[in-house]
Parts: sequence; C-alpha cells; structure tokens
Amino acid sequence: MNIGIIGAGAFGTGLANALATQNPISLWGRDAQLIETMQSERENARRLPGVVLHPNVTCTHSLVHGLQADVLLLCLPTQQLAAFVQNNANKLAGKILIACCKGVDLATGKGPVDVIHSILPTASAGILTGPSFAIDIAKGLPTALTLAMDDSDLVLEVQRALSTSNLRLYTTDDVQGAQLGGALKNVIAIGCGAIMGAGLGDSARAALITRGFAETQRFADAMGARPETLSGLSGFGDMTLTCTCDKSRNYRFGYAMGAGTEWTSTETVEGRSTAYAVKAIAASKNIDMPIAQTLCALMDGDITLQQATVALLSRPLTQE
Ligand SMILES: NC(=O)C1=CN([C@@H]2O[C@H](COP(=O)(O)OP(=O)(O)OC[C@H]3O[C@@H](n4cnc5c(N)ncnc54)[C@H](O)[C@@H]3O)[C@@H](O)[C@H]2O)C=CC1
Ligand SMILES: O=C(CO)COP(=O)(O)O
Repeated sequence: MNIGIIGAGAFGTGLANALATQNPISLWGRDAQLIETMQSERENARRLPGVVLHPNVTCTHSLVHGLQADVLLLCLPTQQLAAFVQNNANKLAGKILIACCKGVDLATGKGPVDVIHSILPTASAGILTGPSFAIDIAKGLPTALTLAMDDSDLVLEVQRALSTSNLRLYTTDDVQGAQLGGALKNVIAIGCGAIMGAGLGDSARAALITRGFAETQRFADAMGARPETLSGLSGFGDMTLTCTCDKSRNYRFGYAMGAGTEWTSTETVEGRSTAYAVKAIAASKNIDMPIAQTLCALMDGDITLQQATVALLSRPLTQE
C-alpha cells in the first residue's frame, strides 16, 4: 500500500518521518512556499523545528501528486476536514482515508470518520488516534496508537502498512469510541492546564482528570461507544498524556487561561471548538457534562476560574 499524508503541520510531518523509515512517503501541504522550503531544507521549521526530514519523505504542494497514494492520512484540524473532503471528493473517492484528527465538527456534531462518511458514504475510512506527540513520533520514539475502522479485513492491512518498529498500532472496530476518546481528552486537557496555570495544584488536576474521564465515558456511552475503547489508548491513554504534559497545546492553552496570560499562538487547539460541539450535543441528549459546560463558560469569559472551581465543587454530593 502506498501511503500519502495530507497536511504538513506538526502531526503530518511527524507521521511522515516515522513511516518513511520503511517506505517512500509523500507529504502534501497547501502552502507552496513552506513546502518548497521543507523539500529543499529538509525541515518543517514552522511546526516541527529541529527535526531533520527523512530522505524518503517527498514534500509536495501539488494535489495531483499528494492524492496519488492508496492510503491517505488526513492530518488536518477537525474543523477543516469537511471542507477539504468536500472540495476534493472526486479525487478522494476510492482511496482509503484515515483521519488523524481529534475533535468533533462544530457545524455537524460529527467525529472525523463520520464527517468523511457524510460526504463520501461508501469510502473506506478510519481513524488513527492515541497518545502521541508529533515530536516524539518524528524522532522515532516508541509510540502505541489505536487504528479504528469498521472493515475488519481492511483494518488489518492498514495496521500492517502503518506499523513500524517504533510505532505500534492496535486495532478496533469501535470507530465511535476511538473518535470520542481523542476528542474529549482535549477538552479535559484544557481544564487541567487551567488548574495548573491558576496554581490549584496536582491533587485538583488528578480530580479533574478522573471526573473528566467519567464525563467522557458517560458521553461516549450515550453515543454508542464501547467502554473498553475509552479505557484504551485512544481514551485513557491519550487523556493521561495530554492532561499531564505541557507539550500539549490544549494543556498550554488552558494553562494560559488559568494564569491569566494572553494566548497568541497560531497552533491548533482542537479542544476549544470540541468543547462547544460536545456541550451542544449533551444539551440535546440530556447528558450531564458539567466540566465541558463550565469550560465553555470560562472560555466565553462568562465566569472566572474561581467561579468555575466553585461551580464544580458545589455540585450536589454524590456517589463516585
Ligand atoms: N501535533 C500533535 O502532537 C498531534 C496532533 N494530532 C492531531 O492532528 C490534527 C492536526 O494537528 P497538527 O498537525 O498538530 O496541527 P498543525 O496546526 O500543526 O497543522 C495543521 C495543518 O493543516 C493545514 N490546514 C489547515 N486547514 C487546511 C485546509 N482547509 N486545507 C488544507 N490544509 C489545511 C495547515 O496548513 C497545517 O499544515 C489535529 O486534529 C490534532 O489533534 C494528533 C496527535 C498528535
Ligand atoms: O493529541 C495529542 C497527543 O496525543 C497532541 O495534543 P495537543 O493537540 O494538545 O498538542
């Protein structure tokens, strides 16, 4: 299987480097100037500075070249995925499309695979998700991920194609669970960053991770996901990583909010839009999501962090 990567941001570049250790990889990006510089300088100075691109990576801004491969890894922000698939629907039909984004589309309330299927109903689509910072993958550090597809034969072929000696993929057919674990951990990571930025302490963060995980499970359950998927790499695994590490952009965005400093970065922070998407779904399905709701109020500036803390701590006492 030929593999092509769509989106030359941090994750696309990291995956390209990892997979290039065993196959030629094309890496498509929309910014012609950046791509030409990447191809000649062998570095993505904008998103992954300091990492030397593997010789097997070919950077291209030509969609004709970028979309040639059999398997396309879509490394785009979730909120941009629908437009990309829509605009290139004819060229994407017949390909194996693996979403590598973590979020819920704000306009439709759909996860990445459902977004793809809403535009290309018969596409072979899946999601690659789990605990993995782009920089770690790019450097070839050991990483384990979840590959979710509902086609039980194809998923094994793609698993083989995307596994390397340092990149270990586990499969599942619970696409919904994999989509939601990756999306919701970003929301909780923003909250954890806010707690640490405000100096509320490690114990408060551990409480938020745990109650955030319970909230994630409740939501995923209501959406038809399987509990064991949420306990796996795409749920518990990624929540652990993202909520405890300042390499995470969601965590750092939350930290800035908690510390009262301005967030000026142009980096992708998926949890922002996903929090609102989840809040809307929860309201329509009557799912109790106090953390996501409180976080939206905080991001809107409707409440202070102190008020958010009081709101969460003063909820009726209950069983765990
Ligand atoms: N950076 C990381 O460590 C990881 C990121 N991810 C996920 O990967 C996804 C992408 O994130 P990053 O690569 O980190 O973000 P990024 O901001 O570094 O890169 C996003 C890329 O998408 C491109 N892009 C945006 N809108 C586009 C459009 N309409 N058409 C074509 N290209 C477009 C941008 O030019 C940029 O190259 C996110 O969902 C993120 O959650 C997943 C695991 C790890
Ligand atoms: O998804 C990630 C790690 O698994 C990356 O997290 P951030 O998007 O918060 O940087």
